[in-house]
Amino acid sequence: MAESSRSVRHTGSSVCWSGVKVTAGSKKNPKPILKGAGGEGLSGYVEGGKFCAIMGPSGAGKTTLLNALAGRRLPNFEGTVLVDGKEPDRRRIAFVMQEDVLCPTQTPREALMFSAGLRLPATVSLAEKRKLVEATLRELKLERCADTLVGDAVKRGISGGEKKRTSIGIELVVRPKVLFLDEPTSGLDSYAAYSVVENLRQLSAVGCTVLSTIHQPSSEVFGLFADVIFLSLGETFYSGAAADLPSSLAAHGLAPPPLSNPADHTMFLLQTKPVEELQRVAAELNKKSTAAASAAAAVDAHFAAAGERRSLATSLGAWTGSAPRRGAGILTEVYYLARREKNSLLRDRAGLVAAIAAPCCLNLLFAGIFYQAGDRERPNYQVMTHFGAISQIAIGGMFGAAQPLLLSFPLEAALFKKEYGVGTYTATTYFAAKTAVEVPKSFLVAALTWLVSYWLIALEGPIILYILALWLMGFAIASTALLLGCLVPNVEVGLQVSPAVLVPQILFAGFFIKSEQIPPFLRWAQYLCSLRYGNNLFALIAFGPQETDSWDNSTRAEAELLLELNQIEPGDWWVNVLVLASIGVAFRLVAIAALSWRAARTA
Ligand SMILES: Nc1ncnc2c1ncn2[C@@H]1O[C@H](COP(=O)(O)OP(=O)(O)OP(=O)(O)O)[C@@H](O)[C@H]1O
Repeated sequence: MAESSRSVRHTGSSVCWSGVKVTAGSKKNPKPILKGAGGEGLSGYVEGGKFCAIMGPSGAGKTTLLNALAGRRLPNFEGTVLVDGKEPDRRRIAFVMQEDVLCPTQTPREALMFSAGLRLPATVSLAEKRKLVEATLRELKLERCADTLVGDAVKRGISGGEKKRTSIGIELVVRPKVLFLDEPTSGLDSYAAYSVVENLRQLSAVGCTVLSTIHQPSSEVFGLFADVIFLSLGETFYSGAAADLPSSLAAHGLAPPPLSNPADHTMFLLQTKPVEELQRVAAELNKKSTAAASAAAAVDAHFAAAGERRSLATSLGAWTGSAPRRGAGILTEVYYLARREKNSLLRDRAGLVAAIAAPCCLNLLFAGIFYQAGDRERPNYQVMTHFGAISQIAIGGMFGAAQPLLLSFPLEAALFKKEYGVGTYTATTYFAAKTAVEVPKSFLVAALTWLVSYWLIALEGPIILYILALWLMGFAIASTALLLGCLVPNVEVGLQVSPAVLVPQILFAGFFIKSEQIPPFLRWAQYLCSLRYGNNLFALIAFGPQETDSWDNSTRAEAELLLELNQIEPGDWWVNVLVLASIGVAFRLVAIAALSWRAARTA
């Protein structure tokens, strides 16, 4: 059988859990979130290929249980979770978060192909990956919007239901054995919610076990669940077949009124009946439930087979800590990421126009203010004004290179965290792809900067040298901005701290104070300031010794004095190049380490 068709019709895995307890708060003041009856933890069992909904009032612990079963990071976890009677393998488990974290400039087809291309093993051919993507688009009824951009709050794209189905498709395309979803219907209208849940039911029918938290399902939606688990205050109230819920409640005098929605009725009971009564009924219901018994049997069998005498309070750390293995090689990761980065750049028309228009307009303004400032034949020519013109362009170039990148990572942080967390790529390949797109873009910006200003200011010296110097300085500044972007928690903090990083660059560049006048305990900071070295290079191109020096003696003397005052050694142009290249590479490497560390802590 072909790999793709074999993968489409796969067998779901059973999921069982026993003694699951989650506690938040401090050791002194613990706050039990999942505790189970009598503090023994939660137990349950979902048969392979079943669709199980987890319900309960707000704060009952639904998301916490889902996270515990899916092996996601939790404050303090105890218990055992087995998939097919074995320790879970993260590669065969998928998790769809409540919020749709998608790339706004990708289409659903591209988003699914990105996931398949990077997460499926290299042994699955490209043609088979494409087949899987098309099959998943069909399964989720996404064909009609497959080539429409996802969009965001600014630029509208596909609908909320389509976004949710795209999020599901991204996970489903890697053909997991178990699919966990947190509130997949939240924010959707009743029909969109029904169609998402109907898709999930169909998935379970072809063999993918589905466990999902659900808020307020309509009667139609409730009818699609095979099993339901109702939680109340961190304990299981009911766990069993959805169809048996009304009769089970009726056996305890809590029958739903005729034609009412059993889910609404149960939720009402859980929020209105006294806790003691609910606990008594739950104890009776759970006695009859086969789920806990099946879970205990499966867990016993697992430990017996492994020849281990472990208690049920086994930490999940062994598998929550292990990162899922990546499917693709480094080059494939860089290729997919760079292609997405390039598309994001080109498809965000407003951003692209701003990226080109802003440096053109700004530098035209500078060139207007410093019009012909470099023309030594002018009667009012002054070396300081000439120097001021090129320094101003350096300062503008610094802000232009830093600002977009300073915001880029905090804006993409959620997408990075989600994709990194499931092993789609590494921080290194993410940065390599960003660099591959940023470097030609910043060359274009550097070229435009000088093309609009060089002749208006009447500069001398090869324009290509000015462009290359600005490009190199932009690379170093961009690395500083990327590092800062990786360290700040969000865009607001990034904007707040950016002056603290950019303004000192102006001070250390020597415009207002010479470096020897700066107290020694702060002087080292100049070596981290790219603006200083970029501006040194501009000054050397403008005022350094020329092969055919047509300068008159007094202007030449003034230029030499300016270089001396700014401690720019004419023969040391290579030092400036080296420092800029080193800042560019070193800061980017530190940014990769910072990003990997942060992502590993929160994945
Ligand atoms: N890390 C945490 N630290 C402290 N309390 C937490 C933590 N995580 C969850 N809680 C608390 O545990 C309880 C259960 O949270 P959980 O998110 O699982 O509830 P839920 O049933 O999914 O609720 P909702 O339907 O409102 O999303 C809540 O009272 C919540 O405030």
